[in-house]
Amino acid sequence: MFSYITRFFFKTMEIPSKLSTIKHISQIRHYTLTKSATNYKIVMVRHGESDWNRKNLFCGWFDSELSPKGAEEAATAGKTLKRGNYEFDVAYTSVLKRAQDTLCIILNELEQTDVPVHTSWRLNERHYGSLTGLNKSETAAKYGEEQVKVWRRSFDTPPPSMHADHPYYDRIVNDSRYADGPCVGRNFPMFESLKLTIERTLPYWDHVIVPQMRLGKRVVIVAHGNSLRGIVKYLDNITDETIMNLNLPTGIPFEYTLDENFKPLVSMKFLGDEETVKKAMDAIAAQGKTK
Ligand SMILES: O=C(O)[C@H](O)COP(=O)(O)O
Repeated sequence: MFSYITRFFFKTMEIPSKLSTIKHISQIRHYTLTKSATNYKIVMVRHGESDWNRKNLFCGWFDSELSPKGAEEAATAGKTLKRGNYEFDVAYTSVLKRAQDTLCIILNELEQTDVPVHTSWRLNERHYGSLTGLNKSETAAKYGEEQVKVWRRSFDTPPPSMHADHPYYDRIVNDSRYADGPCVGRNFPMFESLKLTIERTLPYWDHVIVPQMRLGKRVVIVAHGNSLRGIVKYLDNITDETIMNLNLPTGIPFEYTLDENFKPLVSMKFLGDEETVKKAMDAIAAQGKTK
């Protein structure tokens, strides 16, 4: 187990910087006691590999199934959490099958299938606009790897918009799961940058997930590469430039420990060995290469 953020972003953690200003031992004891009383832990997981991940297609709001490998990754995630004696009171996921199925497999492995599950489109993958359904390597060959990196990883440059003549437009827009929102013509996305993804994910974090943690509920979120990158960027205050280099692996849980203000005490601690996580991250980054 290791903290990705600490290791790779060399983030200054809160406790050491605060401790350096504490002069008396009594102050340290008070600090430690109040801190330990108000820590919150949360586990997040990107869904296992989907069929469209396997085919290296831009997926976004298209509802791809888990691949057999993705189902195995989810089972491994569940077993890892079981070995670590994790228990959850509530789970959050997107409306997309690949995330819901990953969560279901994890809860089965944990023998915690009675955990209440809440779903929201606000945790969906970012909407990949007109790139949806295109092969990432072929797109890199056509437009260049740099352009594809900008579309995949830049903070505020969105992919081109999806229009009504796009092969997946009807299927996505008329999906009954969106009957209660978002609304076409108002807040139903036709493309999303990471910035736009954060704008719809963060209200759910702030107004739904954080209040449950405040009540002492042990929370697991199973979502997507970019909805989770948005939450991580916010929690760790990662710059728009640095976030470009964060590629979340499929199916490997990571944990945050947060203080009473929901600021990280321990960031992004992956429940997996460092080498495996690094290889999986590099493989995600490489999806945008011409090969
Ligand atoms: O929507 C997709 O294609 C993937 O789930 C995430 O893709 P990315 O790693 O290219 O952002």
